[in-house]
Amino acid sequence: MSEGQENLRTTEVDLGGLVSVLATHLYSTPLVALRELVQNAHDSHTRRCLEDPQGAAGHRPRIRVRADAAGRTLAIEDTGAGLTEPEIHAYLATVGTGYTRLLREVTGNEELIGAFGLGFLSAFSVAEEVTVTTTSHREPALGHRYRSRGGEQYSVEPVPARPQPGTVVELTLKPEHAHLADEGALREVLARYCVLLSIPVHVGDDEQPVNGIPVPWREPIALIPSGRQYAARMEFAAAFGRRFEPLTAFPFQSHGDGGADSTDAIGLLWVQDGGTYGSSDNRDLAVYLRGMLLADDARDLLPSWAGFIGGVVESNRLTPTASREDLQRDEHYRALQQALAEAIIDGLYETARLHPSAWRRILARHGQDLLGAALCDERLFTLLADDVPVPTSQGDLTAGALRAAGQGAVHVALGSGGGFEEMLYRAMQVPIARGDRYAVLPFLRRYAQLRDCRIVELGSADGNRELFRDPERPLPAEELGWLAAALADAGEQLVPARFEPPGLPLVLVPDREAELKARIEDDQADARIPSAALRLARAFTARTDGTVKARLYLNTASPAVQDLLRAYRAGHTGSTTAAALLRSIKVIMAAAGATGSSGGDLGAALAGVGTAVAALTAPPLDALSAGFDRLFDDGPQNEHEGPQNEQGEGAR
Ligand SMILES: Nc1ncnc2c1ncn2[C@@H]1O[C@H](COP(=O)(O)OP(=O)(O)OP(=O)(O)O)[C@@H](O)[C@H]1O
Repeated sequence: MSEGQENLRTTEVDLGGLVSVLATHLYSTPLVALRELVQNAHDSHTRRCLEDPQGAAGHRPRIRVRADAAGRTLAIEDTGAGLTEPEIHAYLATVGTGYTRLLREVTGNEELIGAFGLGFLSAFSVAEEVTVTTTSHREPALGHRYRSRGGEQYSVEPVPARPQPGTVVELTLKPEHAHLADEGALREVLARYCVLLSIPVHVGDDEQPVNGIPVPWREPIALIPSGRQYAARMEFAAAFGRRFEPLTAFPFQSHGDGGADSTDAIGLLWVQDGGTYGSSDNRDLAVYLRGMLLADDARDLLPSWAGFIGGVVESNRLTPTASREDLQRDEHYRALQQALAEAIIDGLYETARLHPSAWRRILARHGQDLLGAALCDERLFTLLADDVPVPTSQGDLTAGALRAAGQGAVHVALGSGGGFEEMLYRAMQVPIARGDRYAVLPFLRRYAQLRDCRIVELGSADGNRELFRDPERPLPAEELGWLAAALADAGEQLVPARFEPPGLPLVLVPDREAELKARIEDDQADARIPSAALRLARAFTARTDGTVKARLYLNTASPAVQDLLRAYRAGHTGSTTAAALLRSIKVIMAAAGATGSSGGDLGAALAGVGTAVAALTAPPLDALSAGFDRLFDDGPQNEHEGPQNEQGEGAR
């Protein structure tokens, strides 16, 4: 005996406390009790097949769940192995020990579900009293009734044998769980819990079991005609999904390390139509272990970009928590995550190739999400680059169509639309992609890079250069300085340029990169943008310093601007008034919404028009005043005639 062992004491167990904690706190929902009892019934059938194959062959296995709302009772009845009296004491009434695990260890049978010897306790979380009436296949002439309130103490008494071996577990529900005694609700819950169980589960007197739909991956593939395989998958997805219609469904199988002969996980994945969605993350994955629902919402197993995917997976490699409502995050979990992402991409490829009409519906329904998904995975990008619709000023177009209509360049507006630059392109019939929409800009940048095509980003300095050509002759720095001081407000950069129409003397174009930067950088709460795409967007906006809020393009081809410069060079006193008038026009146009908002004050600008008109119309009328009437005359037909001819027009 080693030193100190004589001091060893046995840990005391407060059985009452333990039972109460396990029964009340182990599970997150009272429905789990139902699952545990159905699972026990199922295991009991498997046990019977193993121990009494002949007897089992002589009857149809069946589990029936009945509810009596008036009596507040629920009963789960099976035609399985039943229990002898010693088994009731040793297994049913011993916390932490069950026969099922022993049986699995001895026989290696993987259909047996029970493992912990705890599940039965969950009955006490919903029931005031539990009775178990059972007849073992080993002693078909005997019957026993176990009865307990609370699980801490129980009694067993002899009763007449059941007509055939099996067990019925009856629960007298606590008042707060009375709603469980509703057969309609039971059908719905059990359809999900039991969909993969091989033994039919019936509710009430129903002839049809709740788990009657064929499970596509369980059917021997050779027996399903190839034309039916896709239909069988779609039927399963439609029955399981409930909330939506599946657009396509594809099989899932992961071989793990064992190579093609072993299967770690198997199931079905599908694309949901999403017509009734309130959010874009509708990942919906149910995970089953040995046929029993383990995790109803295992969305974290799906990639974050796959908000439109639903599925069912069964795996014997995952390890459940003791409550069997969640999975241990171990290496099998991570391997499954990886395998699922690959399977979704494979499935989308398969859909594009084999089911073109489904593929078109997926693109139309999930275009925005797919744009973002394409950015998260190279293979997805390759699949989607030419097919996925991009929102544009002319409706949804593929990047290829956008490029063709833009004479080899894709045009994208960085702002929220309606800006001056966009207006001009619309006049030229060039579609503009909506760069403010989720993932559009990074997607088109990637597209342009990989497909070697030009991208014109309207609102950026580079993009604007396409619209606003350089002036014929650069303006002297001194004149530029005067113009900037006279026309530009804070945050605006004056840019001399030539653009259409010449009747427009100047236009203010907000810097969309600065706008985008502001939006992306404080858009923490936008849960719609998957983090990978947001990181990309932020990496881009970090390059923009954001100090230039807008560019003020001054049209050197405009007669009004030419007259202004001529007057300034001649030292004409009217040039300051004329410049003030142009500045007012700029602010008013910006406020009217065509060009976004200016840093200028609208009230002061409106007053400025009056001041300028008063100054220009005050006698003597000089040559310049006539020139300014043209400011309001837009249109290329307004030929520039030179100051010497303008005296007469000024009197108009
Ligand atoms: N309907 C039933 N028919 C026959 N035996 C049953 C039935 N329900 C329970 N048992 C017996 O009681 C034991 C304990 O059941 P319990 O649900 O507590 O644990 P388990 O099913 O073995 O494991 P787990 O906690 O993982 O569910 C089972 O192993 C089984 O031997």
